[in-house]
Amino acid sequence: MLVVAVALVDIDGRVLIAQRPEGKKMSGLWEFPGGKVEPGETPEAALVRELKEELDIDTASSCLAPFTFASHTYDDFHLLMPLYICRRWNGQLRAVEHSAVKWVRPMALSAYPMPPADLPLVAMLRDFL
Ligand SMILES: Nc1nc2c([nH]c(=O)n2[C@H]2C[C@H](O)[C@@H](COP(=O)(O)OP(=O)(O)OP(=O)(O)O)O2)c(=O)[nH]1
Ligand SMILES: [Mg+2]
Repeated sequence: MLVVAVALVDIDGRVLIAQRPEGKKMSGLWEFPGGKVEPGETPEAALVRELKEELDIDTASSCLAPFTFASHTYDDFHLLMPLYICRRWNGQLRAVEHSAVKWVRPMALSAYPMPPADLPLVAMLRDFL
Protein backbone atom coordinates (compact mmCIF):
# COMPACT_ATOMS: atom_id res chain seq x y z
CA MET A 1 0.00 0.00 0.00
CA LEU A 2 1.30 3.43 -0.97
CA VAL A 3 0.42 6.17 1.50
CA VAL A 4 1.81 9.71 1.39
CA ALA A 5 2.29 11.78 4.53
CA VAL A 6 3.64 15.19 5.43
CA ALA A 7 5.34 16.92 8.31
CA LEU A 8 3.85 20.42 8.30
CA VAL A 9 6.38 22.70 10.00
CA ASP A 10 5.37 26.09 11.39
CA ILE A 11 7.40 29.28 11.90
CA ASP A 12 8.57 28.08 15.31
CA GLY A 13 9.76 24.73 13.97
CA ARG A 14 6.90 22.76 15.45
CA VAL A 15 5.42 19.79 13.59
CA LEU A 16 1.73 19.01 13.17
CA ILE A 17 0.48 15.61 14.27
CA ALA A 18 -3.12 14.45 14.02
CA GLN A 19 -4.99 11.89 16.07
CA ARG A 20 -6.66 9.03 14.20
CA PRO A 21 -10.41 9.04 14.91
CA GLU A 22 -12.52 6.30 16.45
CA GLY A 23 -13.70 3.66 14.03
CA LYS A 24 -10.49 3.73 11.99
CA LYS A 25 -7.66 1.27 12.34
CA MET A 26 -5.10 2.42 14.93
CA SER A 27 -7.57 4.94 16.33
CA GLY A 28 -6.16 7.16 19.05
CA LEU A 29 -2.64 7.04 17.64
CA TRP A 30 -1.04 10.25 16.38
CA GLU A 31 0.07 10.38 12.76
CA PHE A 32 1.30 12.66 10.05
CA PRO A 33 -1.56 13.91 7.86
CA GLY A 34 -1.93 12.11 4.55
CA GLY A 35 -3.51 9.08 3.00
CA LYS A 36 -3.62 6.55 0.23
CA VAL A 37 -2.45 7.45 -3.25
CA GLU A 38 -5.27 6.78 -5.71
CA PRO A 39 -4.72 5.10 -9.09
CA GLY A 40 -3.33 7.54 -11.64
CA GLU A 41 -2.42 10.11 -8.99
CA THR A 42 1.09 11.40 -8.31
CA PRO A 43 2.18 11.25 -4.66
CA GLU A 44 2.35 15.04 -4.57
CA ALA A 45 -1.16 15.45 -5.98
CA ALA A 46 -2.44 12.91 -3.48
CA LEU A 47 -0.92 14.90 -0.63
CA VAL A 48 -2.31 18.22 -1.85
CA ARG A 49 -5.74 16.53 -2.03
CA GLU A 50 -5.44 14.91 1.41
CA LEU A 51 -4.37 18.18 3.03
CA LYS A 52 -7.52 19.83 1.68
CA GLU A 53 -9.75 16.93 2.76
CA GLU A 54 -8.22 16.37 6.19
CA LEU A 55 -7.11 19.84 7.30
CA ASP A 56 -8.87 22.23 4.89
CA ILE A 57 -5.61 23.87 3.83
CA ASP A 58 -4.32 24.62 0.33
CA THR A 59 -0.80 23.88 -0.75
CA ALA A 60 1.03 23.04 -3.98
CA SER A 61 3.33 20.26 -5.17
CA SER A 62 6.14 22.84 -5.30
CA CYS A 63 5.81 23.36 -1.53
CA LEU A 64 6.35 19.67 -0.77
CA ALA A 65 9.98 18.70 -0.15
CA PRO A 66 10.73 14.95 -0.12
CA PHE A 67 12.29 14.08 3.22
CA THR A 68 12.39 10.34 3.86
CA PHE A 69 10.13 7.31 3.75
CA ALA A 70 8.79 4.50 5.90
CA SER A 71 8.76 0.88 4.77
CA HIS A 72 6.96 -1.23 7.34
CA THR A 73 5.27 -4.63 7.33
CA TYR A 74 1.98 -4.69 9.22
CA ASP A 75 0.09 -7.96 9.88
CA ASP A 76 -2.13 -7.52 6.84
CA PHE A 77 -0.21 -5.25 4.44
CA HIS A 78 3.11 -3.65 3.70
CA LEU A 79 3.19 0.11 4.03
CA LEU A 80 5.41 2.22 1.81
CA MET A 81 5.06 5.82 2.94
CA PRO A 82 7.02 8.76 1.55
CA LEU A 83 7.20 11.62 4.05
CA TYR A 84 7.41 15.18 2.78
CA ILE A 85 8.14 18.40 4.62
CA CYS A 86 5.94 21.42 3.96
CA ARG A 87 6.38 24.91 5.39
CA ARG A 88 4.00 26.84 3.13
CA TRP A 89 0.24 26.54 2.90
CA ASN A 90 -2.83 28.76 2.84
CA GLY A 91 -6.01 28.70 4.85
CA GLN A 92 -7.06 28.25 8.44
CA LEU A 93 -6.05 24.76 9.47
CA ARG A 94 -8.69 22.66 11.25
CA ALA A 95 -9.19 18.96 12.01
CA VAL A 96 -11.84 17.77 9.54
CA GLU A 97 -11.29 14.00 9.76
CA HIS A 98 -9.11 13.62 12.86
CA SER A 99 -10.23 13.76 16.47
CA ALA A 100 -7.51 16.33 17.28
CA VAL A 101 -4.45 18.03 15.85
CA LYS A 102 -1.44 19.28 17.75
CA TRP A 103 1.69 21.34 17.05
CA VAL A 104 4.63 19.66 18.74
CA ARG A 105 8.33 20.44 19.05
CA PRO A 106 10.39 17.72 17.33
CA MET A 107 12.04 16.81 20.64
CA ALA A 108 8.62 16.22 22.20
CA LEU A 109 7.19 14.05 19.43
CA SER A 110 8.15 10.81 21.14
CA ALA A 111 5.68 11.55 23.94
CA TYR A 112 2.81 10.86 21.53
CA PRO A 113 1.94 7.26 20.63
CA MET A 114 2.28 6.82 16.86
CA PRO A 115 1.96 3.85 14.48
CA PRO A 116 5.08 1.67 14.53
CA ALA A 117 5.94 2.65 10.95
CA ASP A 118 6.41 6.25 12.10
CA LEU A 119 9.05 5.73 14.76
CA PRO A 120 12.07 5.99 12.42
CA LEU A 121 10.50 9.08 10.83
CA VAL A 122 10.23 10.80 14.19
CA ALA A 123 13.88 10.08 14.90
CA MET A 124 14.89 11.62 11.56
CA LEU A 125 12.75 14.72 12.10
CA ARG A 126 14.27 15.18 15.53
CA ASP A 127 17.77 15.11 14.00
CA PHE A 128 16.95 17.25 10.97
CA LEU A 129 14.65 19.99 12.28
N1 LIG B 1 -1.68 9.24 7.07
C1 LIG B 1 -0.87 8.43 7.72
N2 LIG B 1 -1.06 7.08 7.66
C2 LIG B 1 -0.20 6.32 8.37
C3 LIG B 1 0.85 6.86 9.13
N3 LIG B 1 1.54 5.84 9.72
C4 LIG B 1 0.94 4.69 9.34
O1 LIG B 1 1.27 3.55 9.66
N4 LIG B 1 -0.14 4.98 8.52
C5 LIG B 1 -1.03 3.97 7.95
C6 LIG B 1 -2.37 3.94 8.62
C7 LIG B 1 -3.27 3.44 7.52
O2 LIG B 1 -3.21 2.03 7.48
C8 LIG B 1 -2.62 4.01 6.28
C9 LIG B 1 -3.23 5.33 5.86
O3 LIG B 1 -4.56 5.18 5.90
P1 LIG B 1 -5.64 6.29 6.11
O4 LIG B 1 -6.74 5.61 6.80
O5 LIG B 1 -5.11 7.53 6.73
O6 LIG B 1 -5.94 6.57 4.59
P2 LIG B 1 -6.81 7.72 4.01
O7 LIG B 1 -6.44 9.03 4.62
O8 LIG B 1 -6.69 7.58 2.51
O9 LIG B 1 -8.24 7.40 4.58
P3 LIG B 1 -9.44 6.55 4.01
O10 LIG B 1 -10.06 7.43 2.96
O11 LIG B 1 -8.88 5.28 3.47
O12 LIG B 1 -10.29 6.35 5.23
O13 LIG B 1 -1.27 4.24 6.59
C10 LIG B 1 1.02 8.26 9.19
O14 LIG B 1 1.91 8.82 9.85
N5 LIG B 1 0.14 9.00 8.47
MG1 LIG C 1 -5.52 9.86 6.19
